[in-house]
Amino acid sequence: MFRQSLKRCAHLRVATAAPLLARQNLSLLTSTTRSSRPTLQTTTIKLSNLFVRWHSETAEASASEQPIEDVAPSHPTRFDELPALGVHPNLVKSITHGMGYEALSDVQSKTIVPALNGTDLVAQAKTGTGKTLGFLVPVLQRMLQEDPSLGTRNARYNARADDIRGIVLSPTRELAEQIAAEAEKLVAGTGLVVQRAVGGTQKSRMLEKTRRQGCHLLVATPGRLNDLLEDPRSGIRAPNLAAIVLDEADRMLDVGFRGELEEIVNKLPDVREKPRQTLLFSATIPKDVIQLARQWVRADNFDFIQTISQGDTPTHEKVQQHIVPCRSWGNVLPALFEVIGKEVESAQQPGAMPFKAMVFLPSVALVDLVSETYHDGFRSTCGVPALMIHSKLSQAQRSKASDKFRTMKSGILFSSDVTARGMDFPNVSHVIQVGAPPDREQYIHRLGRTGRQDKTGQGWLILSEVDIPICRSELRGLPIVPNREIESAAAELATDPAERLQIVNTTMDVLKGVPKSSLGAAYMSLFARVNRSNAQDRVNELREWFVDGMGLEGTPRMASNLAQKLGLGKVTGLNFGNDDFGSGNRDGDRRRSGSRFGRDDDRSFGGRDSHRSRDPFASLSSESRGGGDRAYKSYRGDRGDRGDRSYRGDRGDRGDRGDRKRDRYQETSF
Ligand SMILES: Nc1ncnc2c1ncn2[C@@H]1O[C@H](COP(=O)(O)OP(=O)(O)OP(=O)(O)O)[C@@H](O)[C@H]1O
Repeated sequence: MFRQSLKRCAHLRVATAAPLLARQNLSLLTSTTRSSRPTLQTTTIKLSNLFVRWHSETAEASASEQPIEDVAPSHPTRFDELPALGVHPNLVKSITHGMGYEALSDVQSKTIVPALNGTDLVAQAKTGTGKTLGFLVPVLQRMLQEDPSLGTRNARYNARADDIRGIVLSPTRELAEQIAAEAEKLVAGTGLVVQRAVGGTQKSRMLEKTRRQGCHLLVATPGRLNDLLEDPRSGIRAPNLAAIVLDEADRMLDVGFRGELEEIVNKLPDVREKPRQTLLFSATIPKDVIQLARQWVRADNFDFIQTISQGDTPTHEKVQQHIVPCRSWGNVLPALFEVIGKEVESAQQPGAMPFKAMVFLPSVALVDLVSETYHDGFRSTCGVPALMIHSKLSQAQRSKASDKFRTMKSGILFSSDVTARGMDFPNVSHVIQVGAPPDREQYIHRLGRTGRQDKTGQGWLILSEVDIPICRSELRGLPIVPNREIESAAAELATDPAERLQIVNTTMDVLKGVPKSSLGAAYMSLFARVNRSNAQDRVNELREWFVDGMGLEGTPRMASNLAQKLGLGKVTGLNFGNDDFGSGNRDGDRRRSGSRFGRDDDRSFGGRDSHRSRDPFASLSSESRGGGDRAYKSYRGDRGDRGDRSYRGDRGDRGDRGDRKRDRYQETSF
């Protein structure tokens, strides 16, 4: 009884004194709770630093404030507990009334308090578990804390384009749009203004809107942000920048974005003059990325929040994972259409989820080809509408496809990796991956488009035998179960069409009818991930697909210098010569350059000077889950909004496979 009333008193006291109290005491609360009540899943790295913080800040906190710990939990479980932590009621109202959420997810519960306190975070949590709110809430709240006048809507009239206080960076345009939409819902009752800066949209229109409305939080893709910051006439400035978030942090720190990030950082205020918080969030944080993260966070003020417990897989148990091994590449597309047909049928059973599938393909060319084949050969019998999305479409086409798929009850989205990360399409029942995924992380992110929040889902991986060894190694330990019920996966192609499976015939007939340039581009793109050990097998199986499967005279001609470039110099059976399919270089040149660790520049997020001799990252890498060391860093699919692509990346980057053997993942079951 006494304890209850003490709680009530403290509650009132904290609510009225917030946000000041919250700022002063959050370190105390987090530190105290962590040291006295360690949780199984949260990893706190810098115990010594916590100890220091605990001592200095507890000294300032009076003894009478101790009961606050009882009411302002370091791991809140309900959003209505957030005001006690100093979170503005208008922000909380948007969540509880506007979005209708009551309980915090695990990652939100564990990240919001330290992030509110200004601590830099590296946070890993499974896909679809609410990481977006996990970083948006503290970033927005800290803006309100710094300038309480922004708490009411009227403050919007004073917002300026040169007053950006927070930046969220995302690897793809669609994800940036999605994050901005979520942020707009959150700030609905406040004076905070959110703007988006994404490639493929009219820069002038964005600038006009931002000058008119102002901006506190900018959600951007790196290319467009860089462009805006380097344009002296844009008026986009961030002298008060207090936070930067890298969503899909492992992807953002990948070589493809690193140069651009460095350029951005160089145009932002010097952290020595204007300190800022950095939040890195992702469902996958491979060990090599942890090494990169050290340049981004303040070594003396960061936490690694790990919500995936040791021994757990980074995928969801509620998502069944099947693999369909196909005898050859020519069997892969018929197997895909057979899986779709069967699953559409199962979805018609009473109580089943409507069939809503995302089909990920290894290249833009294959997205085009498969989408066309589905429409010409299977759409009418399946009865399920389909859309496609990839980076070679205009932004208007991409947005249209994405918006439409979002609202579809049942449908298929044939996609490149532009939608692999972060996209929150509701009620996706199936994720079907065709061909070897670029790496373990991308497999996990693609799979994570289904089974979000409390939903269930199914994952299918359809592979040619040639790709099995690489996948077996990369997907080690994931609960993927072989499925041998797909007849077309095993069908011989060199059989009289009268004897072949109907689904194989239909696929081959339609493929034969598509423009030769599409076939040629798809053919070239399938050399993206070959290596010395499987190049010959790939050439052979593609030849079988073209000749035995489609009845064509041969495979597309390939210029010998391209074959050399692709490492195919020693294989036999290639058709050398000038491109006779008009395939061009559809997927472009994706070779990437740049140092793995970027520039050693003091301006980049604290720089090296801030690193203490005690290395808090050393223990961090042992806490990352599901990544392992990435053996295959070169990627040539359509992974995001990058410019150059090639059929092959840098083969030198294939890494140390010895390390991979040492990780804890058991053997895969396929
Ligand atoms: N506390 C909550 N209660 C209920 N739903 C929530 C909550 N937090 C977030 N959501 C919803 O859950 C869905 C997934 O959230 P979100 O997209 O942030 O996940 P994520 O962890 O970032 O996923 P990914 O790793 O794929 O990027 C969204 O529809 C979001 O609005």
